[in-house]
Amino acid sequence: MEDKYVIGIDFGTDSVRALVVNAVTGETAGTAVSEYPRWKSGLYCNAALSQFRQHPLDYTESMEASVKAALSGVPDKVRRSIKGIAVDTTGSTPVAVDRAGTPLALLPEFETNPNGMFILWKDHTANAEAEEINELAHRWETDYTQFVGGVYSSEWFWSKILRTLRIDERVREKAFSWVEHCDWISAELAGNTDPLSMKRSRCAAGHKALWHQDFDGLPSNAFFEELDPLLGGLRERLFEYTYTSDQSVGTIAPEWADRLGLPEDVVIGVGAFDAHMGAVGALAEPYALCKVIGTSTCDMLVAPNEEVGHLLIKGICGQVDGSIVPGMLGMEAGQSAFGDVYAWFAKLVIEPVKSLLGEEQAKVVADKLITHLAAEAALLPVSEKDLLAVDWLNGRRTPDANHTLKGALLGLNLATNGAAIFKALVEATAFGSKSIVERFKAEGVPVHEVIAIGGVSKKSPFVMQTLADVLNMPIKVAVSEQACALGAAMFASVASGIHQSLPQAQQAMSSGFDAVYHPRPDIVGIYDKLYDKYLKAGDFIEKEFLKESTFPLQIG
Ligand SMILES: Nc1ncnc2c1ncn2[C@@H]1O[C@H](COP(=O)(O)OP(=O)(O)O)[C@@H](O)[C@H]1O
Ligand SMILES: O=C(CO)[C@@H](O)[C@@H](O)COP(=O)(O)O
Repeated sequence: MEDKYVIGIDFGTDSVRALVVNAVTGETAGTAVSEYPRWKSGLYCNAALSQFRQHPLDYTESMEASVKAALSGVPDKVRRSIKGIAVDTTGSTPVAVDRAGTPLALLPEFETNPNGMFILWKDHTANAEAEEINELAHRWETDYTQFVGGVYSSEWFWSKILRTLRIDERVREKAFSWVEHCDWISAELAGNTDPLSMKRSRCAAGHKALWHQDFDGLPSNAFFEELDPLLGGLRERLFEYTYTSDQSVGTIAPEWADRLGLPEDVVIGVGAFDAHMGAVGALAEPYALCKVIGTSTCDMLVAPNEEVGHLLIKGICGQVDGSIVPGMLGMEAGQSAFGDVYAWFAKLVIEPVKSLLGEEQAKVVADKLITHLAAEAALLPVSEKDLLAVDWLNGRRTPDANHTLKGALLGLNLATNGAAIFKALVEATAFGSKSIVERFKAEGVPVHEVIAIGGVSKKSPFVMQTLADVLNMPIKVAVSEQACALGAAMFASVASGIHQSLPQAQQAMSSGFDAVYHPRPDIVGIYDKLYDKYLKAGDFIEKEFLKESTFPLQIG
């Protein structure tokens, strides 16, 4: 087959990565990363309020920069052979748009208003609204949370919309509809952002917006009106149909072909969430748990509909037909903070250094700190009397979403040093992972193997070994540094007709696996005991320690 190329674009929390791939051989022709400038300087965010917003210009500018940089070294012949683009993004990361589908922050009167920007997945300002949605859904004639694990989260679409409409009159007046990041970028690239006709991702809609075939789409207008009259009528301005990512949204808009220096017949695929496309890029087979391990984790599982489609799996972030692999049931779980737990501890150490010695000296320490702590922690013996941590520093995503929960450290004494704390934090993140595996199994979904992708799986052998020991399962790490972008590229190759099916694209383009971490038999038993203590500590936090708190809890 003549060489044909595609581009996968992966919008992460901090940056966007572009990957130019030969769709016939899987070879990478070019790649580049670009950070979001406004986000990097902390604009529009307030961690103490758990408010995390991203400006649409951060996305478009960084996408342009990363695609151009990825293409900068490739021969002209390759550039002319690019046939398709697909994007993945974080989610639920919705934005209010006007009638034309323009995110409000792109209008002059909203350009600095955080409520007119994308509300990033990890924004937890809508805890109270999530609680209201749960309360109503559970007593409504149809429990609309049944396909999202029985708990609606403040990280998701409707919580964020309801909260924003309540607190911002100007957004309320101007917002015609709401769009997920993965849908908006794809629509923007294809030049049709009309909210009523743009193609919406099955993945985003099913996992975060309560869309399901059995509901004839989104929950009823009556449900939303009962929740709050402010939501009345919005359903009609959203969507009824959804699309899997093997479909196309259209051909690249001339403006974007020109901006990116691409042929005018490039096909744009339907977008999806990063972790979902990551599982595709990592070649996750049915019943392989694919853990995307970075700031947070997303734990993805694919299974044939006919085998598990009848189950209602409690406490996960959804089960959606076709959300990962078209034609299969896609399931998502995850942890709200994973690498972010280590980043928190590193920051705790660095901040005083910065204040006392200045930015430059602090950077020298910061660059080496996590690796140093991991090396020290790896030398410590593992015992069931060790310091214990609970990883809910950013709440708990699964099992059973609850973003008001807090983390903990138990067992400090005067000998406790930084390495011991770091070790306990790493173990806590691994225990959080184990509780997800245990939940899948308890709900009748077997987990046959574990695959890891994402920054932490590449950066930290210590974390990965601990995870293998705690899970008592081998973990395979995918070769690709950019499995999410690679998954997007695979979808682009199907949407643009280079490959006839996703499995065909995966076979041609997969990068395979390199490291495998095997559990150490002498440690596994100790971790079983520590895991029991972790469950008890979590129970105490949830049932006793936070019992008296009124809702919503103060974050920070
Ligand atoms: N050496 C390391 N060991 C463990 N975790 C690390 C290390 N270096 C960075 N991290 C963590 O990796 C996370 C970022 O993961 P990455 O996959 O690169 O980004 P993203 O989640 O935005 O896609 C951060 O939370 C950081 O704390
Ligand atoms: O929640 C999802 C997908 O459902 C992710 O987009 C979200 O965790 C973001 O993850 P990363 O920043 O890529 O670690």
